Amino acid sequence: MSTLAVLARSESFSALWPELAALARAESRVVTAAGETGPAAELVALVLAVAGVEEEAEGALRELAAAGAPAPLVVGARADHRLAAALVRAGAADYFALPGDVDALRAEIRDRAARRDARAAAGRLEEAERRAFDFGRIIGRSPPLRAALDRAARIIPRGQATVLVTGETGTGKELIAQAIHRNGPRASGPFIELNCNAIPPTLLESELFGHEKGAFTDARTAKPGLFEAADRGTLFLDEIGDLPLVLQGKILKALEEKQVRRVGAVRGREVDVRIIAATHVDLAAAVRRGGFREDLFYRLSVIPIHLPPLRDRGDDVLLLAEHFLRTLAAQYGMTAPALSPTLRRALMAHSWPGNVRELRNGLERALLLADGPLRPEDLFHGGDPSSASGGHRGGSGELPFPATLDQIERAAAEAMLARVEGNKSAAADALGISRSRLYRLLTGDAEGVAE
Ligand SMILES: Nc1ncnc2c1ncn2[C@@H]1O[C@H](COP(=O)(O)OP(=O)(O)OP(=O)(O)O)[C@@H](O)[C@H]1O
Repeated sequence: MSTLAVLARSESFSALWPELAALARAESRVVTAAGETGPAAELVALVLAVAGVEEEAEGALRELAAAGAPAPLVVGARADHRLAAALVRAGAADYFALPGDVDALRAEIRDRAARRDARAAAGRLEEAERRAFDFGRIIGRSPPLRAALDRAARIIPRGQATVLVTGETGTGKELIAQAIHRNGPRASGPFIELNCNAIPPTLLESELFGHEKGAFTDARTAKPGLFEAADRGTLFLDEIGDLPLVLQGKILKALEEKQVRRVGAVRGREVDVRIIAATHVDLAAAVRRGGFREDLFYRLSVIPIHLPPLRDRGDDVLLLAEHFLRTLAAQYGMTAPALSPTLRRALMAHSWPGNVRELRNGLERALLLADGPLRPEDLFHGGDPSSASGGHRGGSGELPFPATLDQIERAAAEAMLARVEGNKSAAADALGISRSRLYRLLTGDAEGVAE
């Protein structure tokens, strides 16, 4: 809100009110010397409407300057350069004596209004670009996805709130965590990610909380943990359901006390971190089984966001497919192929157990392997274990259910080999594995399969 401060009202200034008021915008308040004063930081012009209030004006200007407020214009009736100099010294941006300076005052008011509008427009544009950039990367307009994004948008400004993102694998849990971070008050801080099941439980504590030199045999130097690294930013804990119980307690303590203690340290260190946790398992069920602490579950799930599986997002699958084909084709310097009606039907019918990741990877493979228009079989039978497992709705499914990983991998290898007409080098390349691993997969020699 902008404010016009008037040290006394006078009819002789009435002609200028509309312009001053326009400068201060519709919500401006006119305050008098005797009455209340508006928020100092937003004062636009100080009007000395009667003689004898100059000293009061100087005092007000000094107060404004001391409060770090932008310098206001001062308008009065005395054409006196000494008064003007005194007011500017006290903190006025300029002094205009009416009626002589009326044109100059009008020009100044117009300039200021134009500058302010340009600033506001630039700010709006920047804001819009920032939002478009981050949320724009999340493709889809189906109601269940929109509901998740609306919820995320509401909690974005609340930079302290803990968020729990749930959803099947590949539904975009990390993507939404990044969007929450980038659009929120912590955007200038770090976004640190930890996949809780990617690190052996014995190393997790030191990874999260750090350690002091000599805390254990290998601790030759002190090392800060990820909590400290994420200070003033966001710590994204993926697969939080896999966190050992003892560490769950330590995370809860860190959240409550806003402090972490490195392994081997005597004292805690303050940290200011927003936790976004993600899981594809039903944490409430894990709590009931005793595998997850109830208190941490409640603490994390203050604001739960559920990302729907891709099969429940209707046409989003087509929007996503078009988006990925465009971006992947650009990446490989190719022309993006159009989606044929047959392929569209197949995309809509598939059950997408690997969700958006499966779609993206399938399209990438199909784009690289297809030598003409994309066909459903390029997408679904190209060696992706999740699609080879009979994920196509209504598909016959050559594998038993449930299949072992070995069976799935072997089926994927066979499908790829058939696709490339028995060329083992091409099949191994397309699968991203060595020829020897392909042989082992095909002969079922599981022993040496891991490389
Ligand atoms: N709505 C979407 N729009 C565009 N890209 C998406 C969308 N959802 C997911 N993706 C992309 O799909 C891939 C998988 O997403 P992400 O890693 O965020 O999923 P996740 O749920 O965290 O997976 P996991 O549970 O396996 O860790 C990423 O490449 C991501 O950019």
